[in-house]
Amino acid sequence: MKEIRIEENGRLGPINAAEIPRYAGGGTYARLPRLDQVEQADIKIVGVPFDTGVSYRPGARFGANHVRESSRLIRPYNPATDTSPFAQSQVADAGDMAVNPFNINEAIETIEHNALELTSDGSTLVTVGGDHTIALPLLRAASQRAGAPVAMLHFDAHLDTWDTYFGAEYTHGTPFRRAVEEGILDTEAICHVGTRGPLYGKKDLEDDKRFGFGIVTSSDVYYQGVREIVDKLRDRIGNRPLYISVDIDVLDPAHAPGTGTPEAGGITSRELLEILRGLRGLNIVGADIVEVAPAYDHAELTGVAASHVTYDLISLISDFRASKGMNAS
Ligand SMILES: N=C(N)NCCCC(=O)O
Ligand SMILES: [Zn+2]
Ligand SMILES: [Zn+2]
Repeated sequence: MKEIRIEENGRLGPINAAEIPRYAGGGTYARLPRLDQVEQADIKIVGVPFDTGVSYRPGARFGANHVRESSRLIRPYNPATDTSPFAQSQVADAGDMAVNPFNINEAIETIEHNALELTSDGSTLVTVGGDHTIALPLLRAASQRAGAPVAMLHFDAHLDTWDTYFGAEYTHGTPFRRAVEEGILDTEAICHVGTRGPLYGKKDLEDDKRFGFGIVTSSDVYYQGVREIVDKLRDRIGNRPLYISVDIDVLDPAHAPGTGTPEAGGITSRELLEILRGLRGLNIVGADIVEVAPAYDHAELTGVAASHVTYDLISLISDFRASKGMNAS
């Protein structure tokens, strides 16, 4: 059947929900066009179906399509930022990367290569799905594109700066130690947000601090509140090129049960969205939303949360690109 889409400012937007019911048809993210349906895209959404790096429950390989399926209700105007991100920038769904599930090293290379290829036209990449292992190749690509180590805000219950698991260097618990070792992070401007839960030992925190990470715990968000946290994060990041990595387990399991390593006492989806909105104007060069494992989800709770986090990230990126004249006209 023919697709009927919203078109604004010459940009091809979502399938029009007033013409074709939003529950009909196969789903791209927010019913946006596929990359091959547009001439160019300023912002690309890409899925990474990969979960070979997990230490507990598997299933994040199915995350991207779950987020897409849970994004059918996303509307084109974002009142929280007073922007229409899909009219401001051409946003398109680039489909999924084809990654080897049996060879982590090869998968990491494929992801880095694909991320570089997708951004070769100056577009910004937002990655959905996969386990946290994939942040390493995505950061490699982001820092290569930025031409410098990048700042990072890492939303997660976990530090993910552990050394190895069963002798393996590349896992979902170790990407940010590897990234520091590789010199692709600007260690003056890296911070975890939402951290909580038991650790293996105090050394985990000592190592993490030595690498340069700041920590805003889940309890800090509760006691200090969103505004104070946002001010601190903005001070730390300044106008450096910033990568944002969102592990959906940063949310309390009540808000996001569909994940592989859940920890009690997390932040709410409202807090996460409000912190993200507070980052408006920062120079976001890439973002990922990882660790969505639909087998443990209920009523699309996790999928909806992840799809809205993705929407607010797109809104921030679109707004920044528009303010700098970076979008193709
Ligand atoms: N969910 C992520 N990314 N990491 C969790 C690793 C926790 C552990 O295995 O001890
Ligand atoms: Zn985590
Ligand atoms: Zn993580």
